[in-house]
Amino acid sequence: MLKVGIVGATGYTGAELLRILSNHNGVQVVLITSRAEQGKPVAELYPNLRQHCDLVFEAPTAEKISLLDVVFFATPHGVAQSMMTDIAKHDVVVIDLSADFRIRDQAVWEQWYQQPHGAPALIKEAVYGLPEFNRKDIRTADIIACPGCYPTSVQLGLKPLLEQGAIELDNIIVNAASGVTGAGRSAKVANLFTEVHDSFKAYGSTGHRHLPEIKQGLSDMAGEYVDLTFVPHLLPMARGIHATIYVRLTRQIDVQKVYSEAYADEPFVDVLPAGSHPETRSVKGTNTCRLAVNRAPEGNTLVVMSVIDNLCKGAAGQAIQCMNIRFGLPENEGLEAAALMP
Ligand SMILES: NC(=O)C1=CN([C@@H]2O[C@H](COP(=O)(O)OP(=O)(O)OC[C@H]3O[C@@H](n4cnc5c(N)ncnc54)[C@H](OP(=O)(O)O)[C@@H]3O)[C@@H](O)[C@H]2O)C=CC1
Ligand SMILES: CC(=O)N[C@@H](CCC(=O)OP(=O)(O)O)C(=O)O
Repeated sequence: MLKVGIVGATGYTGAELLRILSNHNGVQVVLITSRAEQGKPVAELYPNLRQHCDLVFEAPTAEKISLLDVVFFATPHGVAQSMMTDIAKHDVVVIDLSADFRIRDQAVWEQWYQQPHGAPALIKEAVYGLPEFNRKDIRTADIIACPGCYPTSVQLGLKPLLEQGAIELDNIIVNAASGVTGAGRSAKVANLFTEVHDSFKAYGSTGHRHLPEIKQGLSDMAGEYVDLTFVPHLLPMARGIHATIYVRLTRQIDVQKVYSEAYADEPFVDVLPAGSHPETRSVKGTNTCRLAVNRAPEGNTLVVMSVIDNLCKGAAGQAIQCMNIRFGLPENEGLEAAALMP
């Protein structure tokens, strides 16, 4: 049994890690942290975890983390960096859900996150945790940088086309909409029920911090620089991301065949038949990315639709998939449940 800890277990992705790990046969969660809720049992904050987890929140210290086999950082950016130098001395695999080690270029990270990087020497040690692209490198990584939620939906949506070299690389438009849990659990007026309910809006159209991460990932897939327009939106629901991606074909290909073959062996990517429209509720609480690709009438524009649960395939589920790969466990351990519908 792997000894696992979660730093930031009162947050939405931390609680999702706990929910999934409570049904995982290869691990024992022994440490959950929160600075604000020290001493409180989990179920006081998350009654869904009653009878599944009887741990209490503890203060996060490098000393406690050093005794683990695996630590998940489900913390705001900057936190994992600040503790990493101490932790890296020990034999602990770090799986970071934050943006701290996702971007390889330190200057780009500092420009978008507006602070100096706290552990620059470790950036090159980190492996980007998108199994469908990087599975082999994840097997030996000691620092796994899990992708952001929007980047997961967009990269999985475009990977087959980029690997085929079949689209214009400077003519990609992404409209993506997220549920409100994407913004985390800390209180903000903009995320109150009365502010988001019964409304729909774009944000970050002049530059969102997931843009450089998406560009880096798509460029890795294409083998050359990829540009895109990325506009996130806020949807008045708790979980889910729906990315609608518009691309222009440069040559004629059998798109459905390309997608079906590219993901034939992927346990967590489901390609729907041509003409379908995936729904966010069909992946709620699951680690699945559900995709459909349709051709717009009379032209060379393709519309790719990609849905994920931002807390699961977009965060905690993908982090656990990476842990399973890293430790040679069945990749789907703990991650097999179907979505709750209706
Ligand atoms: N929400 C989502 O859909 C996704 C989130 N992410 C990323 O995952 C990370 C966690 O997100 P989310 O769960 O939404 O965040 P939340 O705001 O919901 O939770 C943050 C957690 O981190 C803890 N924390 C905050 N500051 C510190 C600190 N300095 N030291 C130790 N612990 C700290 C908090 O507890 P306390 O303050 O009590 O210690 C809390 O448990 C973020 O980096 C986020 O960007 C990635 C993909 C999707
Ligand atoms: C709805 C909402 O606010 N979503 C968040 C998603 C970003 C996120 O989760 O941050 P990282 O993945 O980079 O850590 C946002 O747009 O800031």
